[in-house]
Amino acid sequence: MKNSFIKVSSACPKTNVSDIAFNLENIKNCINMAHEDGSKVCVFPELSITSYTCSDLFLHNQLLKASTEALKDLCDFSISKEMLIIVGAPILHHSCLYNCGVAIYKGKILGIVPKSYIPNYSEFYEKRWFTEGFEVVNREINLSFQKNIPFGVDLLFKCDTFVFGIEICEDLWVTIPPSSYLALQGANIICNLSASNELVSKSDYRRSLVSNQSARGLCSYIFSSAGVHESTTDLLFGGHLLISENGSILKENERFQRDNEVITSIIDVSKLNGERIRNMSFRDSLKTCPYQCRTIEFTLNNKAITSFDRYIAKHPFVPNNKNETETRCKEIFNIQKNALAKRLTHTNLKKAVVGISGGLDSTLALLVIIKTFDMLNIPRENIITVTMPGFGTTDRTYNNAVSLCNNLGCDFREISIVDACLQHFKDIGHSVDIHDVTYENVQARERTQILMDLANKEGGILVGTGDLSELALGWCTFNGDHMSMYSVNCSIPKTLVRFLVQYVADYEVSETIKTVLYDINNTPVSPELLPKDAEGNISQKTEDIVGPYELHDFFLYHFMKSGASYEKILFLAKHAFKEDYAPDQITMWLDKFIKRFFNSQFKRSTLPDGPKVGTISLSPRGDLRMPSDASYNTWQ
Ligand SMILES: Nc1ncnc2c1ncn2[C@@H]1O[C@H](COP(=O)(O)OP(=O)(O)OC[C@H]2O[C@@H]([n+]3cccc(C(=O)O)c3)[C@H](O)[C@@H]2O)[C@@H](O)[C@H]1O
Ligand SMILES: Nc1ncnc2c1ncn2[C@@H]1O[C@H](COP(=O)(O)OP(=O)(O)OP(=O)(O)O)[C@@H](O)[C@H]1O
Ligand SMILES: NC(=O)CC[C@H](N)C(=O)O
Repeated sequence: MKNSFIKVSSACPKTNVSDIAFNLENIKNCINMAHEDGSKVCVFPELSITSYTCSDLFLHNQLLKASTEALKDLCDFSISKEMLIIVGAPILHHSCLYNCGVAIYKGKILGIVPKSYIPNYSEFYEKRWFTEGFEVVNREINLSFQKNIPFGVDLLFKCDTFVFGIEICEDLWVTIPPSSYLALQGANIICNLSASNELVSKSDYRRSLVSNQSARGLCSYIFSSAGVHESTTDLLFGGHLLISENGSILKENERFQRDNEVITSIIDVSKLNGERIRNMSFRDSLKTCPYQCRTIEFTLNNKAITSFDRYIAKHPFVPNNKNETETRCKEIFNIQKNALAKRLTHTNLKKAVVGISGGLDSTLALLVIIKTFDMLNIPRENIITVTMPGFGTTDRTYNNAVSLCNNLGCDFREISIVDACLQHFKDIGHSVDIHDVTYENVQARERTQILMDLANKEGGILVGTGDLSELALGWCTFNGDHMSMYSVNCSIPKTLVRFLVQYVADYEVSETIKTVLYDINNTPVSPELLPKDAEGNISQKTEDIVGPYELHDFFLYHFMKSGASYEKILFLAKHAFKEDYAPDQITMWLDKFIKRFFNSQFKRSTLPDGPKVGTISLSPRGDLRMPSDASYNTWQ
């Protein structure tokens, strides 16, 4: 795990305009705060050594000299800290003054990066003092206490798998921020030293810039802006601090703090690197970089993080913000129903056939079909719902199936598979008393045959019900429920199926249907292929056999999203589910997941069409091209 996570900080120290001793003291205080929190990187605002609002005082050698001395002091201070410190200071080079980010590590300046774009419009008039740095590459600079310091916009600071890049405030506001080139050349953590003033709603814009740049760069973005103690001659600065990763804001402060402030977050760099490997466009755009970066290597002792306080969602497929529920559910149903609608209109079919078991998947499929038919103004009687009791069908699921189909106004039919299966056992010479996989699959295949043939007879399309979790685990019968003419749930994992059914029950249906949907949600997940127990209840509970779906969905998400290693998935799962499962249980189910995932690829290779809904899909045409003969040995 050592190479995966790093704790980083963004700080806003108190400042006294042009009072370098005061500023240095507060910068040191912030470094101590970040250090105590276990942070390995601390980013400070633009020109934090002098303060941003010094104006023409920047032209005074006395200020510049004191600033250089402060950098030396900070270098000495940094010797005892296992931390990369990035502060802002004015730097004089060949009679030009640059507005710079200075990277300090263990007593030395690793490199100095000038601001590329100097804002000189509206409230900004920085060109009066500073030279733009975008053409500064391949240079070195001498300071009184250290010679040959790498200087330029072409610097990457690399330690292990963590690669840092620096840009300064306005650089993020331009059409092509220099951090784009830094990211393309390997920087996975961008540090922005900023002095961005507050105007009504400007913080929203700033937040979206930061989050957007972290998404485009497939990187983390640490943003630190100057605070309320800057000069208020014309402007107020709010000390906005943000830490973002691949489009999400991980941490943000309350602006307008009057004291020293540090925010800290854990960055998952292997996830970012994983995203990059699979993003072809990211790799292709490397060719657009106008210069080649220099890499400055250093060694940061990033011992395992002792307090892992990053939030890891247990159910990554389900929205964790209640306010998002409605929008998310509507969006998902829109994707599903419009996908099915296209297939219906293209085939000019006005009927659908679906097998209804009283289980979750077929319920969701039916809800999608209903929404589709309603949208296309096709009467619901054209939806042929079929319940097909077999050896394991319980009264509970049967009654729910009947009630659901009738109350939703569909054409409802009941076709028992018992006689057909008994005949089939005779035909293939299988004893009805041997409850093995043949016994189970005969039933699933009999049902599929009925549905397929009925679809032909009625001139309809057989809508498949299988969900993403079942596909991941191969928990379906090959050429049985695995096959259909169009599959609407193929990209919906089980945790989300449950959530969607719950949403419809809560908000969209009458009391009678609500009661049925709630009961379906509370029924143990089961294929009901084995005979009922003595009391007539479900004997074959899927989650007892394959493991909890919430764990499998968690494993699937991390395995597919960024190619997380076995060790990392285990680490994350043990953290997220520490109050729910014993560590050994999690390991056992992960082993099972990996084995089943690899062994069932052949089922996914022959998958019917169906829409991708979330970021994860297992379609053999799109998201997952994997050999059906691959060994899982490397993933144990
Ligand atoms: N790599 C490969 N390439 C080509 N073929 C391969 C293969 N690996 C196995 N096979 C063949 O495929 C067979 C295994 O596949 P399959 O015939 O499907 O059978 P199998 O996966 O063993 O059984 C299906 C399982 O899914 C469960 N199920 C069924 C229906 C619905 C649900 C549900 O809850 O939704 C669950 C059912 O309880 C049963 O345990 C092997 O016997 C072998 O012949
Ligand atoms: N008794 C049944 N009557 C009609 N169709 C059935 C029956 N049992 C299974 N099927 C069909 O086979 C599909 C696969 O069965 P499975 O048990 O996996 O799904 P489910 O019961 O809808 O959902 P869950 O897996 O969440 O219990 C069902 O969605 C349904 O279309
Ligand atoms: N200091 C800067 O470069 C600030 C410029 C930036 N456009 C802003 O408005 O916040």
